Amino acid sequence: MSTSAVMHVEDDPERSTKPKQKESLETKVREEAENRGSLMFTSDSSHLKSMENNLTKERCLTGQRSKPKLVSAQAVLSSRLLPESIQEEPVVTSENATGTPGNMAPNAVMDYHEFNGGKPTDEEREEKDGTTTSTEKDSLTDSSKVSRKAMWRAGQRARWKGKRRERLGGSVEDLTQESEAEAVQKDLGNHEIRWRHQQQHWGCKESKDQGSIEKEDRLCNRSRGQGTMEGDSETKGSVSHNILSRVLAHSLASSSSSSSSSFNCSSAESDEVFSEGEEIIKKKDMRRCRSWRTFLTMMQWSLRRQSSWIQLAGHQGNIQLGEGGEVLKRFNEVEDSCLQALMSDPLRRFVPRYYGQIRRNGETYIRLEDLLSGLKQPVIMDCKMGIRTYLEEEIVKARSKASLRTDMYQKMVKVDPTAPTEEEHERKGVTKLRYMQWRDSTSSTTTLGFRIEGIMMETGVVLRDFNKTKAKSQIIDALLLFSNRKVLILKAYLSRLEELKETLKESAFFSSHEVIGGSLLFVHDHTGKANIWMIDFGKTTPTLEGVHLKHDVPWVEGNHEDGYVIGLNSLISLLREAISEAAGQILEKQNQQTHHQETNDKTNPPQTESTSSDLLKKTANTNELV
Ligand SMILES: Nc1ncnc2c1ncn2[C@@H]1O[C@H](COP(=O)(O)OP(=O)(O)OP(=O)(O)O)[C@@H](O)[C@H]1O
Ligand SMILES: O=P(O)(O)O[C@@H]1[C@H](O)[C@H](O)[C@@H](OP(=O)(O)O)[C@H](OP(=O)(O)O)[C@H]1O
Repeated sequence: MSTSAVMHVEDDPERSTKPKQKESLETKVREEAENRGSLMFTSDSSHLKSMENNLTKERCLTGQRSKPKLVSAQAVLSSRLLPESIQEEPVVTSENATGTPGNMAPNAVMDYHEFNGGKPTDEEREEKDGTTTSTEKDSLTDSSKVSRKAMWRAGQRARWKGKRRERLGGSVEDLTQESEAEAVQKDLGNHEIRWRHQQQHWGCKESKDQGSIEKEDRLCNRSRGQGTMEGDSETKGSVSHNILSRVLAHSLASSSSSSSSSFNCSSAESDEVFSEGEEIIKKKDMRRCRSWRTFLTMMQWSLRRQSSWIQLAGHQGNIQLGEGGEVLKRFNEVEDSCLQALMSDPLRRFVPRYYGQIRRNGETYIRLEDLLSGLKQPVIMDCKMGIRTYLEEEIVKARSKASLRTDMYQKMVKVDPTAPTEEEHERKGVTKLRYMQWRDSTSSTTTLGFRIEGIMMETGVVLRDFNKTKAKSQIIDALLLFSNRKVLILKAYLSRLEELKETLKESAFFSSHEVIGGSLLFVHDHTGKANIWMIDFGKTTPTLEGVHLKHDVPWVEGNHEDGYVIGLNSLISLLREAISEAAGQILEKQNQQTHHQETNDKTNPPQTESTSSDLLKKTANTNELV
């Protein structure tokens, strides 16, 4: 690394406040992680409540936005993963069927009582009254348990079938034979896209995990034949397949108990889904599906993907994860044409793949590659690039027709009650331009040419309170926190940014576009995958014919310069600073260890045999730190 390129943060006057800021940021993360930990490991019945709590907590944590623009990963999960069929078909596991109703979804308990004429069962009564000891309970004959279970299940099945018949106006048999096949086909199609792009994504640096996904991909291809991406365009209710829906419901239960549990497709686990009372149905289902274990794996994988997907920044509801694993962003003509142009530009390698448009529920969306695909518990950071975030046209518009925004006034007051002028306080409103300029100047946008919009940590904790993160020292701390001080991750980011800088020089698109409000999305995970992508071209506009922008010079009204490269240079320098700081700490720790070792050696002279193991220990410690 060239030391001349390293920025000296010591020169930064705000650096002196660093320990305090760092402490508060890290404490926030720790506290939130603890809170989440306890919420995420709850039983199924409290799952939804936990989701709500998480959202509320997240709002409390960020607390700066009057109009929350984002949703948490948990919110995405809760809103997307409760299709009708799951709510209607409570999963019956060997556990909840043998008298642990607390583990069942509330509607499942209700159904159970309905079936029994609203009366609690013997087991429940016993448990409630505490009249039966566990030994007595154990002595209940197996046959009575089985028959009760079987009766309950039979009742459940009859009810489900009835409901389906009602809804579809057709026979249950038709539904199970036709829709099931259709749903399986669709579901396989959706997963195929994910796997295909995941491979392009991470190239040859495939982990062990990737290997198993590829295996599933092959399995998937074999059972589906050749799929097209268009195949899933209007896919709805792929969980209508009764096996998949049960599997999905089971997955929900397990994912609520452990968000990070890695799926193990063992028969023992699978058998939990189909307990012995369902043996006949199980055989029938297995015949139809050939290998439902493959589906189970796929659904688990899909759930894990969905639960870790997040829209970190931007307008809430603008972006969602498509059922085929792609990202759907609300259509914007400017962005759409940029993406089309970028697909044949050298910058293509830095931009999510563009799959055209899709209509869904009467709205048009842009289909994009999901940049989080293939990442395990991704860590994400969104940096908005450029020395300004408003277009020159917005200035012109503000001059001619300036409307007041109360929402922006409120956001402003929340961050700094003294920021609005007296007049603005009186009107309780500010113009959009005024707000955007204030946002740019209170953050690092104006001075450094970029700002951090949000960070999601590996734990799922989301930090969006970067409104006043302006000093280099604050940004370095954020980078260290984000990368968990892992030098390898920071170095990977640095080299990707350097590559981007070179590619920008060759890009015809870049020189002929004013890139405003675009972000760099940093993504990595604990398996060592790391990447940076250019996203958000909603305010990226072409220059007038023949006008080429420099991107690294100051902006004056009329020159249309965006300062994108100024931001890139700052990021590169700050990353270098972060690397030195993280590496310095490793060295310091190693020195301390050596010193400690030497002191130990003096008091207890080392034996020759122990040297190699000591060395190994040292290496292990070093690796841990890196
Ligand atoms: N292709 C993608 N893959 C994965 N996540 C994405 C992708 N595109 C966007 N996101 C997520 O959505 C967030 C917002 O994206 P984007 O900036 O495009 O939205 P926006 O609503 O246009 O933002 P803004 O309000 O700043 O204009 C990102 O921070 C990222 O978390
Ligand atoms: O990040 P903040 O502080 O919440 O402020 C928003 C941010 O500046 C967005 O870039 C902007 O959207 P555009 O870039 O699309 O203009 C949005 O304007 P909007 O509310 O008019 O959408 C602002 O509210």
